[in-house]
Amino acid sequence: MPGTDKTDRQRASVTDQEALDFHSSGRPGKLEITPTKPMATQRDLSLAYSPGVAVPVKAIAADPSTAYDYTTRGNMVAVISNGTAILGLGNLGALASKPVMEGKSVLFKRFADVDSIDLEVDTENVDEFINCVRYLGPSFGGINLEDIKAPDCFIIEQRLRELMDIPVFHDDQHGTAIIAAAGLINALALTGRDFKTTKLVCNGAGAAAIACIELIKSMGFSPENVILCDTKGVIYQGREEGMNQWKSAHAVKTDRRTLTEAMDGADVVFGLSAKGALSEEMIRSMAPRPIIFAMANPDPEITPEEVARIRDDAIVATGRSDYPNQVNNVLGFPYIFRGALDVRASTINDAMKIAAAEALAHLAKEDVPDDVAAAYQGVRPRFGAQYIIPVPFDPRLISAIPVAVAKAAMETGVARKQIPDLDAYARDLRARRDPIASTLQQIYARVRRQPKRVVFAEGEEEQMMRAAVSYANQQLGTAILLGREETIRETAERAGIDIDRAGIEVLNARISKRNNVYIDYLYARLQRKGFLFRDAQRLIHNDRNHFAACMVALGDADGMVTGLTRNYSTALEDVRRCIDAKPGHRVIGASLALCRGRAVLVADTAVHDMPSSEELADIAEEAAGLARRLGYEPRVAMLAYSTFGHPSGERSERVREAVKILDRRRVDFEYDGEMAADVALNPRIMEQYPFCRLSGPGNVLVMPAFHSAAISTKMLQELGGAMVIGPLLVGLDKSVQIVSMGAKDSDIVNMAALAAYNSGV
Ligand SMILES: NC(=O)C1=CN([C@@H]2O[C@H](COP(=O)(O)OP(=O)(O)OC[C@H]3O[C@@H](n4cnc5c(N)ncnc54)[C@H](OP(=O)(O)O)[C@@H]3O)[C@@H](O)[C@H]2O)C=CC1
Ligand SMILES: CC(=O)C(=O)O
Ligand SMILES: [Mg+2]
Repeated sequence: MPGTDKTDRQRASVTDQEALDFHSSGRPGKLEITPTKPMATQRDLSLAYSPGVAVPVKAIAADPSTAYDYTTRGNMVAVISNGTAILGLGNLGALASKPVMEGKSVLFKRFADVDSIDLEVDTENVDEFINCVRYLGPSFGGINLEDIKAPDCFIIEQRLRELMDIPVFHDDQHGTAIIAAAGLINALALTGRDFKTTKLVCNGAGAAAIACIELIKSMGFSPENVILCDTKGVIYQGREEGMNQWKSAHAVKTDRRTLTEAMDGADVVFGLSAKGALSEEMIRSMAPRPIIFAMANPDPEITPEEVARIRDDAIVATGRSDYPNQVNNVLGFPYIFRGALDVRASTINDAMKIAAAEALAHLAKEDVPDDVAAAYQGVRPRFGAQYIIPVPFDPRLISAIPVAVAKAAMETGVARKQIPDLDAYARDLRARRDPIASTLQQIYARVRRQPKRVVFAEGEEEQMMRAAVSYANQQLGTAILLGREETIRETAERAGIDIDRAGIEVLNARISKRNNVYIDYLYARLQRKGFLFRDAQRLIHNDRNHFAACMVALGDADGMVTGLTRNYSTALEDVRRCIDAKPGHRVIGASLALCRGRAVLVADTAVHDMPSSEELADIAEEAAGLARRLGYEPRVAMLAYSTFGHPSGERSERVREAVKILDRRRVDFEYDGEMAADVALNPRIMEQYPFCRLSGPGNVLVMPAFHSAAISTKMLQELGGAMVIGPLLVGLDKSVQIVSMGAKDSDIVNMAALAAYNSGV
């Protein structure tokens, strides 16, 4: 791929091919539109379309504010670009910007439940662009302008703000400025500096840079202490080359002419320019305890590793998620628009921006509670040089920032709707938290922190190799590909997979030095189960599941993933010959279904065919334990076709008995049943049973039997569009995960990450 050098590839957490596959797999792109109303009957059609639709039409014509009640407008933001400054990649045109704009739209939805659509406008003419956008006003509750080059973006945003009565917000300007200001507030506090006397150099004088320095000046920075640089060097008073009115407004009186000269003795540097623009020499010349925000995307002006080579007293932030301190506008735009939309704000003003920056800065200083620690790999980050700003997956952002923004909007008179009870608003916001984002993110993040050796038992398979590469690339640990080295290399070469990279080991079971140890171990376990020594030898020499499971059993690997070429129960049988249940535990399978903003664990989806009451109680305990490990507080619903005794029947009786067993065991999680699935999942239906002990909808669903578990998860997947991960094996003494036959590489890497996540737990 053009522009990708070796250093990029070594650092990249994803390969170019993975990025292309991610975008092209299934339905191309990252978005689809789903109706919110049924459209199944003649009546639905009459209501949604003609004649029923005429009624809201007339209502809106009579009172335009009712558009917020009858249409998507109140929760809909357009992400609009012409592709003239795509990230730090430059002017690559409107069409090429679409992946970024789709990405921003997805982030709106994932992080703040704001519906969003991307619009790419194919013109570099400022007037044409403005006209195109201004007439789209009725469609949206807000306009997020993105990746439009300076100085055009200043003119476009200013004119659209005047012309439109909804928030128009150029994310690269204000989103970036808000996040950078939040990080700076904290970095200054940590280094004992104040706004007035700190000396800052900003490299880049485009959209993001100008907005950042305007915001920090409005927060107290002295103009004479801020030096702006662009491709021509320092922007000094009197300079003529490459100037415009926005740069001129920040020109300073100085003899310094180059970035190198400007950086000498600086306290802070903001990089909002391009990859590699800051040199080690420049960083070396900065003041003690320098603050370095290298924010260019996807590659920063200087990397944290490069800084660390020459200084150990710096606070470093980048725009990337794979380093500490991600200063990126993703921390802002979803939540700022959430707050603005909820009060139907006519604009996003300075007070709202400063409120967002302060809320963000404040959050990093707060203690990290239990349910939030999960987003930080299970560790509690302490406010300090490595943690000046929350991570994008911090679940507190959704309640903290919109509340601050909405409050500021109301106080400054730009809100067209009042929120009288901000505490209740914060509670509602918390309920919008997207579990998909947090669950998988949390798993990956923790494994990255404590990387593990995972053996990919079917190492000769192409999907396994791809998954192994992805595992290693994402810095989850070492992926061990088990198989004949020659075959692995041939397949890899044919498929264009580069396995000669750090983090990948190839292991040939036939010639491994550990074979005899594994054979003795296996024979000791199986000799009284009808196996001869010869059988143990054959299993270790010829069967990769047995070999891999012994590696895990004897500590040569932390976890194992298999199942691609063998059915689930056979693979499980292979594994169980080598690994027992954890003492006091029962092995079960649980599937994690992520659907429409909700996450539920369904169990047992793998092991017990027709569980007894005792087994159902065990399944509930194992599944509740898994839920906790995944960061949820379990509310276990013991499902049946009946609810609390009606209608009665033998299967329901078993479930009812299981609930009594859990009562006797005095387990430390919420559970109740038996109940039907709609009672468990729908709070309004649950209300009909006021004695029900669940404090909210069930998030762990224990199924009465394997068939109902398997059928319901598959239906969820096929009809409900759920993402189903698993079945995850729970309760084994060592960490093994079995994928379904023919699984995709992305499924395999999720399971490998889960195997790593569960190891040693
Ligand atoms: N972390 C974050 O959240 C965000 C990061 N960014 C990053 O900031 C950068 C700029 O984006 P944006 O402001 O939208 O783009 P613009 O096109 O509006 O501005 C780019 C600016 O960078 C300057 N520049 C480019 N290369 C160099 C260099 N080697 N040395 C000095 N100056 C340079 C240009 O100088 P000149 O004026 O002379 O052409 C111009 O002033 C991008 O890398 C982008 O990814 C942007 C938004 C958010
Ligand atoms: C993050 C972002 O918006 C950018 O780099 O352009
Ligand atoms: Mg951008």
